[in-house]
Amino acid sequence: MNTEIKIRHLNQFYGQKQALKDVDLTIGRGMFGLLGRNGAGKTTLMKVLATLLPKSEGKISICGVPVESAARIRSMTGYLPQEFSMYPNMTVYEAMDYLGVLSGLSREERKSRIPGLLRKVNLLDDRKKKVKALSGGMKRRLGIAQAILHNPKVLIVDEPTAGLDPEERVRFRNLLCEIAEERIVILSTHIVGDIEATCEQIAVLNEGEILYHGSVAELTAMAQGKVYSAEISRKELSELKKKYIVTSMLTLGNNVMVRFLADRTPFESAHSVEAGVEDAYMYLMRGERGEE
Ligand SMILES: Nc1ncnc2c1ncn2[C@@H]1O[C@H](COP(=O)(O)OP(=O)(O)OP(=O)(O)O)[C@@H](O)[C@H]1O
Repeated sequence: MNTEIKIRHLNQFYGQKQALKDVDLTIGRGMFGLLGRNGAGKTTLMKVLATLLPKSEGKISICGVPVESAARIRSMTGYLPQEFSMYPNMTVYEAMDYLGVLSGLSREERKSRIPGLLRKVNLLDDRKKKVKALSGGMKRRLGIAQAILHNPKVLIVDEPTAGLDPEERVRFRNLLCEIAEERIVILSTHIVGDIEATCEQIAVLNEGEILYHGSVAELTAMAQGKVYSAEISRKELSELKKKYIVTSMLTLGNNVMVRFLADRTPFESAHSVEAGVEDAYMYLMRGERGEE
């Protein structure tokens, strides 16, 4: 069976503004991370895939179906938007049931699917709670349940962990991983940590262009030998920041332990350290900004 999204030469415009530039991507089964700053074009790409925005130029097919066949694509895709809200005065179960009616599921199908889905997203015990009484994390999980109610082959999730506490973030990521075992899950985020733990394949979008497409490991390898660590005084920090990109720092009394990017050994007390995904992402973006 063809479980693949193919995007070829996609250009997307909002009037004069070009939000996506010649995007080429092939996305297979499993978790796919779409990473980029705010405004990079992630939401635009997801909306085009979910048929919420008509494609301007290029070719897209999802599991062999052209994106122009909107009804067929919608029956195969689930979408959880960045700002998700639904029926605040209904209970969790009622909201799911109502959405099931809207998706054309029969009473029997709804009865057999909804309890299992609520269990999957850990909301079965909360099924009688009003939607408006749920926490942010619970609402996101309900959002996932509604997005996979019609058992889509593709799940598209936009910025899922914004505003979630660390425990909910991990729980949410694990849930997506589970769902990705049998589907394509596309996860868009500007938080590197969200994709690091979960996504095998990623793409980095910058100003509408694909800057990188490949595995997390390959991205990390690009920054090996370019990451240094040093303990410096707070005074020295501002000078260092002028010359190098600091990827993280830790305050140690009057001193600071900094991690930063440099093409060669910058000064004697700095030592080379193993690159992480965050460093590699900053390294990639640095190239784009044309900085030293
Ligand atoms: N309706 C619109 N009209 C005009 N320009 C738009 C519209 N929607 C988005 N844009 C512009 O298109 C570009 C890409 O926006 P998009 O929302 O896809 O980015 P994003 O990566 O999802 O960012 P964010 O994480 O902030 O949502 C931005 O420059 C944005 O200002």
